[in-house]
Amino acid sequence: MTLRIAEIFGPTIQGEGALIGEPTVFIRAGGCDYRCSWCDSLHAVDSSYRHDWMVMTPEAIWQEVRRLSGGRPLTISISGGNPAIQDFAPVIAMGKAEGYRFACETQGSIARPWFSALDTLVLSPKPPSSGESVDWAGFGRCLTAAEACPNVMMKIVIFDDEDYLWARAVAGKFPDLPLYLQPGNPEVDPDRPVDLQACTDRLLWLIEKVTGDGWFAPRVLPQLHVLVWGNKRGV
Ligand SMILES: C[S@@+](CC[C@H](N)C(=O)[O-])C[C@H]1O[C@@H](n2cnc3c(N)ncnc32)[C@H](O)[C@@H]1O
Ligand SMILES: Nc1nc2[nH]cc(C(=O)O)c2c(=O)[nH]1
Ligand code: SF4
Ligand SMILES: [Mg+2]
Repeated sequence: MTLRIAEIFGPTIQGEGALIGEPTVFIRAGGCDYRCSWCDSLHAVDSSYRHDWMVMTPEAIWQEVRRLSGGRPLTISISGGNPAIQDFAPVIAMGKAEGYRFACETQGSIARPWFSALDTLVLSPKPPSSGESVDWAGFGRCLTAAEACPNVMMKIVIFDDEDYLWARAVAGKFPDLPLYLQPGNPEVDPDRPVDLQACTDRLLWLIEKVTGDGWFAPRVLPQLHVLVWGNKRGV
């Protein structure tokens, strides 16, 4: 059995959401069933990058994670693309046997039995600005598949007022899921520097929306890795 992998990198710090700041190795799966207008990881989505993806066995993936982490257990984030297209159960089993912890980032369109083996599942349903629309039945199947996962949460990217109102409505549907909001980054070209002032301006805009509304359910966070490294790949 083999998997399509766009990149494996780290250790770096988790830049987003509940595990922000945590030393992490990323496994980025190749392939996605969505194509968000603002995707910052098109090199793992667009088929024009397919020839750069690696075809790896679970053993080879695991050897690379072990090499990068020096064999010291840490958190592995399985992201993509949509990692739920593929079967990561063998990789998770190998890592857990050595004391590693696993998180996964997915949009919540495809459910997998291996969600139950994760320590953390981040479901990131896509707001209107993405150009995608959410299949809530599929999202519900992801929640069911993750029943044995101790930390399931939502992370929603916000670009504009419409996204913000959408996120509030979604939060109302899932009041028991911890919610993280992050401002959308419109500058995703890895070869161009990001405008840090613009990043903090977008963060401030989102903070003021939430506090101004007296909406105290979500946590608002920046993409820490973007503040530090811009859109550089592999960090
Ligand atoms: C690249 S995606 C990969 C995992 C999965 N396909 C998903 O979307 O959840 C990882 C996270 O980055 C977020 N993201 C992607 N492009 C972004 C952008 N331009 N600005 C802010 N967050 C972005 C996604 O919404 C998701 O939460
Ligand atoms: N440092 C860092 N943190 C991240 N959090 C989510 C990422 C992703 O692209 O899935 C990501 C990433 O690519 N790098
Ligand atoms: S679902 Fe995730 S990886 Fe796929 S296009 Fe959207 S942001 Fe990119
Ligand atoms: Mg990213």
